[in-house]
Amino acid sequence: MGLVLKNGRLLNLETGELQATDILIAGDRIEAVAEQIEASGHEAIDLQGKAILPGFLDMHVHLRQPGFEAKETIETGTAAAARGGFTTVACMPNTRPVIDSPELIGYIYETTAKEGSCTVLPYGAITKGELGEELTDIAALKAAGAIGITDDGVGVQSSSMMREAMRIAASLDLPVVIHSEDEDLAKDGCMNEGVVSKRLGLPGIPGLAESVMIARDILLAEETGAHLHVCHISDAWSVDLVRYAKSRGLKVTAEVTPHHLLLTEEIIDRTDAQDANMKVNPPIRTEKDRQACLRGLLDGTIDMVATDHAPHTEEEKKRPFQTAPFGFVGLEIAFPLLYTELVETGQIALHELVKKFTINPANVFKIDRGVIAVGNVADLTIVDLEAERTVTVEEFKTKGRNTPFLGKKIKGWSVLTINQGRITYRGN
Ligand SMILES: NC(=O)N[C@@H](CC(=O)O)C(=O)O
Ligand SMILES: [Zn+2]
Repeated sequence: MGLVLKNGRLLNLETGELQATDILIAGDRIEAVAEQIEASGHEAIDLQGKAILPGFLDMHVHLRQPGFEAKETIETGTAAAARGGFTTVACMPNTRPVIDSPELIGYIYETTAKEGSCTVLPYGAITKGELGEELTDIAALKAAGAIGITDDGVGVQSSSMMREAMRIAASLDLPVVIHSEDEDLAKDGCMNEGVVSKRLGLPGIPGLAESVMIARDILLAEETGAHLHVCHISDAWSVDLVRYAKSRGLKVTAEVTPHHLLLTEEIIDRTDAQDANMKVNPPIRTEKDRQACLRGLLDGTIDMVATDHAPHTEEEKKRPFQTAPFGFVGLEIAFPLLYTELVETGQIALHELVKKFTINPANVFKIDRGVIAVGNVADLTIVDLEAERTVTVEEFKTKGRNTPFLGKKIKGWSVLTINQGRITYRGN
């Protein structure tokens, strides 16, 4: 017995059309896609005209396990992913211990098999303990199933170490995923360096702290032939640098978060400066930077949206602004936020936005997902494009509460998510 999804509207990623469609799922695969499929003998769900999209992929998620289970676990983080329409997430290695060995890569796969609600693809660290002192065994990480290397959370300060990591990664055809931050320029900053930080008397992180490192790593990527993937791009110069790298034909790709597409540094001005729920790294920057990120997304310079889902405990986020940890949760609201703010306002077409969550990350990271077709893995999400709902923490599956979007009314919520043929989320 299979599962038939009746009366959906399948989004055509080429034309943007929504076409009346039924889908039959058998085991972990899509068995049939047609206008009418006979439901007898199968379990059937009536989709009532809702949109059928490929399951989303998020290449930047902090699941916090092992070591920081008070913030999140693989179980709660992947449940949040499923609620957000995600069927694949890539998890960051800044855990305790840091995911810097083949054994720890194995631990992520094993724990996901037992407790996960989506596919989890782990990154391995570039340096042992993310300390920036000694390279990991990159070949062994890849052999264990790491899908890329990154020291996310911190930048690799040593240029010679990054050069060597890229040489090795290039020989292994493994993406080098960079958190671009010059620690010397970023120093003790807690928000964007600019008019607002000056007005509030808070130490700032200049956009340059990001863009100088991106410039360095583009040069190193050209020399070594490595695939460079730029995380959470936030600054106008950074977008220009990635555009330039692409124009040279380099293997350079980039992601942007919903918060860098939608917010400006004024969120810290308008709210209590002590509210660390507004604190994230890289910081939310100026309207000029926001516009540059949006333009980059629209013109293809930025390949994909990634949430940088970074849960912290309420206690940690209640600390004074300067000492509280950086990070926002994002998995459960990323798509509806951008659907509401960018698609409904006519700034991007629905199918173009959906590509940034599906086929683009799949292609960049060579993951066999992101397309609904017969024979493919049954990873999909059903989205209600009409119903408006408010962002409330009570509904969160994540342990995190740290988002600046609380109370916002948004549309485009997933109502059913299926990962490898299995229902991983069902809402209303
Ligand atoms: N983005 C954040 O503000 N925080 C991330 C680290 C990171 O992605 O750089 C975290 O691990 O908390
Ligand atoms: Zn980062």
